[in-house]
Amino acid sequence: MNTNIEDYGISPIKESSDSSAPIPGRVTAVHRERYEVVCQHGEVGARLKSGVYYGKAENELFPTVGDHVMLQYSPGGDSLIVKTGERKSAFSRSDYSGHGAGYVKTIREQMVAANFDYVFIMASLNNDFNTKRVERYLTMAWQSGAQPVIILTKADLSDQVPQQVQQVRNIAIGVDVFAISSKTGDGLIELQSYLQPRKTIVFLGSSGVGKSSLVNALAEEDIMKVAGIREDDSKGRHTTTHRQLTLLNNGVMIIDTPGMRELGLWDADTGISETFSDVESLFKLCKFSDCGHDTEPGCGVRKAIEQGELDENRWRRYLQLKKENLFVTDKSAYLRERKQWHKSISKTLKESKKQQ
Ligand SMILES: Nc1nc2c(ncn2[C@@H]2O[C@H](COP(=O)(O)OP(=O)(O)OP(=O)(O)O)[C@@H](O)[C@H]2O)c(=O)[nH]1
Ligand SMILES: [Zn+2]
Repeated sequence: MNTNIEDYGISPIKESSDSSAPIPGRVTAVHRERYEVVCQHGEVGARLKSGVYYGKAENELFPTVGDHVMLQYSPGGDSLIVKTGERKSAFSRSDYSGHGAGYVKTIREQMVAANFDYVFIMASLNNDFNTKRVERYLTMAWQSGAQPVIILTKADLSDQVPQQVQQVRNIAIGVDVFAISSKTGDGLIELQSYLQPRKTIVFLGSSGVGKSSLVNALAEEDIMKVAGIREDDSKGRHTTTHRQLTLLNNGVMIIDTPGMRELGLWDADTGISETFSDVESLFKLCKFSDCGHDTEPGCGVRKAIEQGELDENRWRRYLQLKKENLFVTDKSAYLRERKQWHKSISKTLKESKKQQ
């Protein structure tokens, strides 16, 4: 198979006479310790080279879907990933942890997505419509390093589309907001400016919001499985089964990984600050630097609310997001998962050593 790796945003390197020299690739799927990587030989199976990724003080970051990697190609079996490239954007805690290298190492296995240009924030215009959730996603998107775009789905199910769009525009200054219907095709044409070859898009939105339907509508082919009738929309349901990084016929790449759905609000403080810069700028006006913005005298926030300069609801949402963020930063569930993951890695390593 001859793959045009440049379609995947991979820069080719000079032909080397040494056939074992590492070649560039991009991760298209991650399954626990196995990876699928597209490279000049097509899509190949790969593992991490253990001397590089495990057991040393200065380990490479574990690759995630969308990552650029260097690969020791092996025609007969799994190739070996020897290097993770730098990320221009990522949904992964390690990039923003701000902790020492030792700490980064312990959390780097959080696999989500990397190197995307746009975050399509998806929210449905049906009775599920909720600007608070959009705000939360916006916060995460800003923090990823990529550009957010808001897509309001299922416009055919709402008779208040203009009002809803306006509501979202009010909380998403400087971000494009589109209302679309994958069913009728309405609004899809307006997304064209974001659907350019070699651009990578990642979706952020709850289950059932219409991600797969949109991708299928854009691709004009069924490349993703659309959920049938479902009994409940309980969290964590995952009905999409398909590749994790897909190159569409129009040259756009789509990343959709299970991890994207489980993404919490880790370290979202920076993102919250960007989304709520108007709110946080009021803190400077408070009389006391440790103002709780509650009953303290001379509070800039209370004053702005009284004078109608700050919407009380926006203030409440800010507090709520801060609270949720504190909660997820507590990450105890994450730490439990990490332990398990380490166990499975060391088991795999032991087994592979035995076989050698
Ligand atoms: N009326 C209407 N229904 C839609 C539209 N887009 C999607 N749906 C329906 O919404 C349901 C969920 O759509 P999916 O595309 O599977 O949603 P998803 O976000 O990919 O869902 P997960 O794979 O569970 O994350 C399906 O029953 C779709 O037919 C739309 O524009 N209008
Ligand atoms: Zn105050």
